[in-house]
Amino acid sequence: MRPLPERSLEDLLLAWLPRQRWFAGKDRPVDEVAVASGTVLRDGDPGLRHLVLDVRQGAAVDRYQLLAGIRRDPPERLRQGGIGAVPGGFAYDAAHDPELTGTLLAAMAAGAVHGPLRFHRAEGASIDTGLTGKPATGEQSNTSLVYGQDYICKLFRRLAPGVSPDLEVNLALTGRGSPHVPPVLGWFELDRGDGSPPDTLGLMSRFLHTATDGWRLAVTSVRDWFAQPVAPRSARTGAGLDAGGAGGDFAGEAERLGAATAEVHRDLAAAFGVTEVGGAELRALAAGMHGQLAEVAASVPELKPHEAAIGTAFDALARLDGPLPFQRVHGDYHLGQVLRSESGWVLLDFEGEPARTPEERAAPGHALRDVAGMLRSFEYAARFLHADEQHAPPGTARELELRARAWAGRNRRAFCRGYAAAGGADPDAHAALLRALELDKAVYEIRYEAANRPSWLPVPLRSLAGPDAG
Ligand SMILES: Nc1ncnc2c1ncn2[C@@H]1O[C@H](COP(=O)(O)OP(=O)(O)O)[C@@H](O)[C@H]1O
Ligand SMILES: O=P(O)(O)O[C@H]1O[C@H](CO)[C@@H](O[C@H]2O[C@H](CO)[C@@H](O)[C@H](O)[C@H]2O)[C@H](O)[C@H]1O
Repeated sequence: MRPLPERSLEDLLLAWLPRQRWFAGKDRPVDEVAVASGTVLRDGDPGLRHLVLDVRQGAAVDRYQLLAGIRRDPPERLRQGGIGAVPGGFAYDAAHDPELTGTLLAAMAAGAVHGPLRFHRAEGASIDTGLTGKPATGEQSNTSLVYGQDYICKLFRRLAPGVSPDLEVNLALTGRGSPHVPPVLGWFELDRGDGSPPDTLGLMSRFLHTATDGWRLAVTSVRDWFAQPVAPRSARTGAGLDAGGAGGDFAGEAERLGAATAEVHRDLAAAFGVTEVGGAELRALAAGMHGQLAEVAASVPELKPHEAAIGTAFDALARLDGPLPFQRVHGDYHLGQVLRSESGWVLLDFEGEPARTPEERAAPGHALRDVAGMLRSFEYAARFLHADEQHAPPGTARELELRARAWAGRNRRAFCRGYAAAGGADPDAHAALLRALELDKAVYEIRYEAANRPSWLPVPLRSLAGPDAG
């Protein structure tokens, strides 16, 4: 094969970055890529460079992390999708090179320092450095390397300044012996050398290789429910529809998930503290919700018909007086963020909503915000099969909606029961707050789907419409 002409790495990255699943700025052209920090983690062939990239798109500059492997003659597997020929060889994403991913393990085990990079092993953790890591499959905003059946190391791709809430919360919960997070084993970070807190680059936890995520379990139950025959009158009117009759009932799991959520909230309150808020803060919260609603309704016309009813729910929140306890919460809680392991439910990914600023992500909120997130997720699971008309189960739109409501209602009640029984705030006693939080999440989801997965937009929209909507 003829050698490729060598180009600067920055030039090659201009074209390569937008093709990566984890690149968050695909909707705008990349104007410039500059290496903000480059560290040699391994010399020789293959070589490994750790890169922090400043990526300019118009006026905005975002930071990304890349581990670049460099080989003189890479196998075809690494050349495919690789970055290109650079001085010294061919550059590619080292996450795909098992010969290089072990370097991170060794560095964390040793607590190594390489230039501005600081590697840490969690207190009491032992790390087997003989394992090699492969990227996890599946949709992700970051890249996770799975090491055998033992460890999973998340490489944060778009970097936020400072300590990641995911690391901060997981360390606090691991430290309290919580059974509801995978124990943290190590992490690494960039020290900018200016006295500011280090920027988190990676987080390694125990890999729960036999666990299944909540979305998959819930959707299996929804499929069973839609496959189950029901009396024609119940199908038409909704009267007597009992989603508990389905073989794969999820309500027991939903109740246990509610209890696990309350236990995590209790530990988060103990670790990070609780602030009492009053009417002024609740009015400010409601004003923020109104702001997001106006923005999203202006860009997604399908939201318009629901705008007034949603606004009324936010007004009801603004009329509450408090005091109400605000605390650290998960912030982006849904069925895809929980795993059912053999010992119970485990929560993942405490980074908060990707669109929020780092300050917003760590800001205290009412614990029912997470409850609202999970209740929305039940609404999603109940409807995502039939939002896609081509693959919808049989039945009229009204019948499908009535069935979706029966499934979501049963699991919502079970989750709330489990949450309150384990000491969480009783969702029934905070109806106005919970309704506002749920609708705020629905508005966020409508924006998220319109921007990221337009074919999913009908899912959150359908849950806002009644069974008689077209
Ligand atoms: N400790 C773990 N054990 C097993 N699987 C995990 C673990 N941590 C993450 N995963 C899997 O990786 C996926 C992505 O993890 P997550 O932390 O949510 O990354 P991202 O922030 O990129 O979305 C999860 O949905 C889950 O399926
Ligand atoms: O990437 P993250 O997991 O941090 O979260 C973002 O993407 C989620 C979708 O992957 C999105 O969640 C929405 O879709 C889920 C089904 O795929 C559903 O269970 C959630 O309830 C719904 O909000 C999440 O909102 C977004 O922040």
